[in-house]
This record gives sequence, structure tokens and C-alpha cells, in this order.
Amino acid sequence: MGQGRRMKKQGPPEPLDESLVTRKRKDAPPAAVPERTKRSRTDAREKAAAKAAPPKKGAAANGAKTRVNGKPAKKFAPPPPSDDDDVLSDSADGIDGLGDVNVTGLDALGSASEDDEDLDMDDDDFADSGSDVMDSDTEVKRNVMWSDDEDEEDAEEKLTAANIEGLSRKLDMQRAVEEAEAAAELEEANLQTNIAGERPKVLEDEEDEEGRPISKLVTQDIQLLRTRLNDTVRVLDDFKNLAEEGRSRAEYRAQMLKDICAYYGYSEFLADKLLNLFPAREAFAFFEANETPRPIVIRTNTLRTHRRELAQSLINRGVQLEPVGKWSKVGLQIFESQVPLGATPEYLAGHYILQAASSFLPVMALAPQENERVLDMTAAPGGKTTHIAALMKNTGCIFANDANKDRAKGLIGNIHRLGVKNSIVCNYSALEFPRVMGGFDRVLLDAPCSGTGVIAKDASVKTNKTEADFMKLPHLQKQLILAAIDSVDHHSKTGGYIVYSTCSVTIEENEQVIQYALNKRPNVKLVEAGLTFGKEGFTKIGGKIFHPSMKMTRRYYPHTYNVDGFFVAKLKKTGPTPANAVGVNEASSNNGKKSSSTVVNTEVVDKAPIRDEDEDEESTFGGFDDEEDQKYMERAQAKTMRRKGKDPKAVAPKAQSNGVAKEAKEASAEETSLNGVESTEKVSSKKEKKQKAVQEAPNVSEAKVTKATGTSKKGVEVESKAARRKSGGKKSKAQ
Ligand SMILES: C[S@@+](CC[C@H](N)C(=O)[O-])C[C@H]1O[C@@H](n2cnc3c(N)ncnc32)[C@H](O)[C@@H]1O
Repeated sequence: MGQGRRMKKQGPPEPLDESLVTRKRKDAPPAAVPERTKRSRTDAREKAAAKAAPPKKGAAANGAKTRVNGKPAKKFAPPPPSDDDDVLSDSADGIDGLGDVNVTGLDALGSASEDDEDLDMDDDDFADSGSDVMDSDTEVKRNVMWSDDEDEEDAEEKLTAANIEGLSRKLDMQRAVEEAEAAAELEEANLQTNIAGERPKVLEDEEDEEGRPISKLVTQDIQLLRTRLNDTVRVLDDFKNLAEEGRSRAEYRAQMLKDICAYYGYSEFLADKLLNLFPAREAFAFFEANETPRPIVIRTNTLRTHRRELAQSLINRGVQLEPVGKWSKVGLQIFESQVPLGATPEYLAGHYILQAASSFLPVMALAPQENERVLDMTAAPGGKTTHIAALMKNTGCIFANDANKDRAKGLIGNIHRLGVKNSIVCNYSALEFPRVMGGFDRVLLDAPCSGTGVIAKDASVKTNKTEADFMKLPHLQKQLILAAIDSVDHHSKTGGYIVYSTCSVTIEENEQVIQYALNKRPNVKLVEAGLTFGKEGFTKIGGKIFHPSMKMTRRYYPHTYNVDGFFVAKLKKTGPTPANAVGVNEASSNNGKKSSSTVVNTEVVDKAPIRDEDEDEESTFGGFDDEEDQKYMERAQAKTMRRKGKDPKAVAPKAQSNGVAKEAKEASAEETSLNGVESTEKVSSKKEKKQKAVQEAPNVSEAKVTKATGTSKKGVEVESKAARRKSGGKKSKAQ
């Protein structure tokens, strides 16, 4: 961390200090340069670093040291195995941040939050956020922060004198450094900012064959490059007054893109994609924030301890910490540690897990209740599964699934260490759900993604993502979200929710996936995620228009909340998936192999009850008995008719059996059109009756019961199965 960088808390930002808006990062004191240069991938920056940077104090690349503003780096043991891993790639462990505790210091550029509604959403949050919490009324604030989730008795306790002293010292130092930095930056900014009214000369006169300005700075002077970036941003901010005559906005944007690639080391493809997300100034802040790691955060495992107890134990070991913010009851932000956080007795005893703050958010949105059945579709290494278990107080049942066996081992390790007792680990492609199992009260889909929200953790994302990735990943994400929706029981008395999250900020992986789900599944709607901060999802961007309810989704950025970039959406399932809906896996591949379930296009599995059949039953099941099926179908039809007030005996048996599929279709259509509580009850009782009929039927095996339920529910499926039976085909595994 460079000198002068401010230790900033995670969560909603403190109100902006307008006087700082003109501060420029380019003017940061020299010590800050190597910090940025550390992540540079360009020759230019390496050269500049060699020229300008003093030798680095305490490299943080291995995440082995924690240090606080200007303090000498303290020895810090290597991090523990990944607890929190939100990127598909294994390299992006949530604990990379064990390196420098750092902040973006981007309030100077922070126009991002100026229009953020959340600014006035929860005043309390702001009371806690910001680096100035430890001023003279530190203790008062601290008590406020601690008291929200713990016993009153606890709330009255004080932190140990040692910790308070340590924190006070640290804050004094921070404040001094910050003030000096602010003064220096302002002074330099005044010097360097063009004289009022003068238009900065940003664009080169020479042009390439496509008419774009040719930059001569890239390999020459990193500081000048940064100055030009600053100036370009200023021009784009106030184009009318600052642009050179005859120059277009596109020219300045092209210049900015080029300079961002050169300065931060992005591929042009990705830089362009990210640049498109924000206005110029905010984009600059975003790129800049990706150059510094997010603060280290641990999540208290409330299955084993309380946050206060944990904090006290760690303080006694020389860890300086604070509650992460009022928005979380379990997070602790680590400022400095004398001990390896991944090897303390508390860690080994499962009292906490190292987890990025933003990873708390999807689980908070999911809000699992005690005694529910929850599916965590992509669970490894288990940061969120174990959080879900804690919120459920180890009751109910969590199915923690991951397609990657090796990663599932880490998941099992965390489950054991944290004392989770209500979880079953499975190793399926999530695309196989709900065929594997359905009827969940809630499903979390923390989807594999490109990791554009965690570039600070994994700088390789800057260059290794291609256009193909942004086609393949969204494709998978779209299939996964359909599987997630179809796995939820819309009858659930307590739930019926799906949470979709990614640690990416791209539109393709977020809003577009949700829009796809809304299009393909009319039986879901977006609902408020219940998170106290976060920017609204886009309803309109770059010519794309999304459903107005998309604003209920939440976006998180490093530069606005000092957390990893994240996206969270919460959906409520309001009815069964229509039988004619597009099935999961249609034309999709599963790890390169065509999924077995592609066989039946019409089969959209959406079943509330869990299938009882297991592998053995599946393999020994010898096919359907037409006669027996006939009896069952007649019985089911009779029930349906009685329910509708008709007398089944008044209808000829042949007509009855012929009418089965039609009735089933009608019932399905009826269910589909139902909405809201009242209708959910109707559907529920209908389904219960169906199930009862099935259970009452003599000589019907468990396997058949499930099949039969499915048959009566899905007319289309009846037809395709009947057709297969007629052609003599045996039941395939895919069925
Ligand atoms: C973002 S990480 C999940 C992080 C996890 N939720 C946590 O909090 O620790 C995405 C996970 O999805 C898994 N995955 C990728 N494709 C999958 C699929 N088709 N089915 C199930 N899991 C998959 C990856 O192995 C990876 O562990």
C-alpha cells in the first residue's frame, strides 16, 4: 500500500467530500507508484517502475503480509487453503487479499456514488463506514456497531485497551498521512491542472490508418500517460468546454481506451467492454480500484462462536480488526495481524472463514430459513454453503453441489471445519438438476463467471478473457439459471426463491442472464434482494433494454463500496414451469459432452416432491406397464373430474382415458395461470390430491409413483413416452 492510501471500510461509502473531487491520482506521492506498478503488465509500466520506484517494501504478491498505511510490513504467514473462491479459476482464492490491506482512495474520483440512491437509504450505514470511524468518539461508534447483533450485555462490553490503543495509533497515523497526502495532491493538482478555461491537449496530431490518434507516450513515460488519462477524463466529463475544436467525443474515448490498455495492462477487448459500463470518470475509478486489493475480511461462524468472542480472541493474539460495517452482523475487517490468519487456533476450530465481504451478499439475499431444503448449485469451496448453514442454525438440509470433484473436496473440508451438519455434498453438473432432485425451498446459483469483478485478486483476467468466453459463459449461466428455477418448489410455504450471483460486472453475465430467465420462465419474477446497499442493475445500457424490474438486482463495484465486483439477483417462483417451456440443456453441452437430458426436448422437469428413486431403482426399473398405467390414469382423471364437480362415472371409460392428456394439459395450463398466495394454495391442494391418489393406488412402486405424478402433470411428456412405448423402446436413463 502506498503511503497516503486510506484504510477504507467496506460497504456503503461515506458521503463525498466535494473539495476532494479534483484530487488526482496521478499526483499521488512517489511511494504509491510501485504499488500500482506491481500489477502492471506493460513494458511501459515496468520501465517506469524501474525508473521511478524505490525498492518495494514487503511485496504482497504471495499474500503473506498485512500492513497498514505507511507502517512497515509485518511478517505474515502464507494464507490457508482457499475458503472463499468466487472465480472459476482456482487462482482467484478469496484470500489473495492477505497481502496489503489497502483501499482505493478513490473518493477523489468517486462520482460513481454521487447519484447513488443508497446514499440516503440508510444513514446508519454511513455512520459506520469510512475510515474516520476511529476518531475521538470511536468508542461510541464501536458500541453502536457491535450492539446490533449481539446481546445487550455484549454490547456494553468494551474492546480491550490494547486493541483500542492499537487502532487509535493506527488511525492517528492514517489521518496524518491522509492529510499530508490531500494537501500535497491538491497542491500538485493545482499546479498541473490546466489554467482555468484552457483546453487540455490530449489527442495526438498523428493518426493511424484508421484515423485514430497515435500515442507516443505509451512506452515513454508512465506519469505522462497517467496525466493524459486524467485530462482525457476531464474532457469527457465536460466535453463542451474542454474538448479541442473539431475533435469528437469518440476520439477522446478511443484515446482513453488506448491509454487504459497501456497503463493498466488490459486487452483492448476487455478494457472496451468495461469502459462501456460507466461514464469516463467512473470507469477510471473502476480501473484504478482494480489495482489495489480489497481489505481482508473474515466471517464469524455463528455455529461455533459469536462475533464479539471471536474478535476478542483475535485481538488477544495481536490482530487489529473492526466489524466490517453495520450491514453485516458477522464480518470482521482485519487491519493488521501478527499471526497467520489461516492457522490460528480459532481458524482451525472453525470459528471463522476468510471470505470476501461481497460474498456475504448473495447469502444475505437468499435469506435461508430454519428447516428449509436449500440447494447450493455451485458450492465449492463452500464459503456460501457454510454461511447458509449458519443462518439455518444447522437445521433443515442443504444440498451443496459442485461439478468439480477436486473443488468439492475443499468444500467438504470447510463443511467439517466449520461444524456444518445439515449439508449433503453432491458432485453433479448443476445442469442435471432438477432431474437429480427438485422441490427446494431456495436455490443459490453462484455461477461460474469471468471474474471481471475480482481483477484485483486475479490480474490475469485483464488479458486472458476472449470474446468466446463472453459467449460460452453466459450460455452456461443461462442454462444453469433455468435449472435453478426448475429446481425450486413454488409451493414452498417459506421460500420459493432463487438467488443468482456472479463476481463479474459484465452485462452478458448478469442482466442478460436474468432477462433470459424472465423470458423463458414466465413463472418467475424479480424481487427485492433485501440488501441495504448496492447499485441498481441496468434497465438500459448500450442499446440493450431490460425489464424494468431489473433495477431490483444489485451491482457492487470495487470503486464504490470497496468490495469485489459482484452482481446479485433474487427471483421468486410463482408457479410451475409451463410444460412447453424451453428445457435446460436444449442444444447445450455439458463439459463438452452432450447432456443425456438433451434427448427429450419437451421434458421440462419441475417437480415439487423429491424423486425417491435412486440409481439402483433407476437401473432395475424395467419399463412401464401399460395396463397398470391405464388404471392409474383413469383414477387420476376421475379425481380431476371430481375436483371439478363432474361425475366421472357419467363419462365412458374410453373417453376418459383418451382425455387424460388433455385434462393434464388443462390442469397444467390452469396452474400456470395461477398467481399469488391464493392460487398457490389451490395448486398446492391440487397437487396434494394428486399425490394422495398416487399413494393410495395399490401395487404402484415408488419409482412409478414419481413417474406417474410427472405424467399427470405433463401432458406433453405423456405423449412422447407413450410414443416411445409404442415403438417398443425401453425407458432410457435420460428419462
Ligand atoms: C463462483 S464458484 C462458487 C463459489 C462458491 N459458491 C463459494 O461461495 O465458495 C463457481 C463454482 O461453480 C462450479 N461449476 C462450474 N460449472 C458447474 C456446473 N456445470 N455444475 C456445477 N458446478 C459448476 C465450479 O467448479 C466452481 O466451484
